[in-house]
Amino acid sequence: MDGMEQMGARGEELSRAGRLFFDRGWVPATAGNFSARLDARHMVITASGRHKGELGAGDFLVVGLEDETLKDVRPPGGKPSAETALHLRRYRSGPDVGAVLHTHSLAATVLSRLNPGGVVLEGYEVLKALPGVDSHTARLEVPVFGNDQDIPRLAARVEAHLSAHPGLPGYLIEGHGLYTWGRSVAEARRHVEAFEFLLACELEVRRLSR
Ligand SMILES: CSC[C@@H](O)[C@@H](O)C(=O)COP(=O)(O)O
Ligand SMILES: [Zn+2]
Repeated sequence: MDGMEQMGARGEELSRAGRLFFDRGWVPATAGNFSARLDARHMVITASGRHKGELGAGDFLVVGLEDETLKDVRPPGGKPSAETALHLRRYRSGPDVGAVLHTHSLAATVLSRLNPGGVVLEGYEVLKALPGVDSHTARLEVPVFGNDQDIPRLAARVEAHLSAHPGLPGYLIEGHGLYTWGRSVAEARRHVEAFEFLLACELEVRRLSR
């Protein structure tokens, strides 16, 4: 596959994920952003402000992974997601990161506000859809980072934590949403589906046990 075909194929996969997430209520308004690795030096990412349930070929940009200043953007002058730095830093952490997906569900938004110290998920069979988990008895502590409009600063805080806790499959931003990733778009999408289900269960359990 050449570069253009590769970009088209990844864009298609990300658009399909966007439709699914919008239908589930996980990317309201224009919330959320999605990206996939194209090669060792580039990713494709959603343009800023696009409706994630209605993505088409014109809603993606190619961004150089090493370029902090976002000069290496194709087509030049395009405006990649406002949260591009959170994606770039994930890809730079290693070649196993092939796709990064971000959602804004009600459960992620509310639970991250109620638990700024981290959300504990345990006792759920669906935890096994996440990497490194082989039993419902596992205890997954999902970190919650304070929201920050300075995205490069937020990304630096996130990556410092993730490098000290290797293997974490995702994190929350307080009052904002979920970030997770995978080796491929399909794998990252599975992680979104698992997290969103687990967070919805957790919210419901807490509501019913009040
Ligand atoms: C529409 S509110 C959500 C945004 O502020 C942001 O958090 C978000 O997820 C989408 O930003 P975007 O620049 O479209 O990638
Ligand atoms: Zn967001």
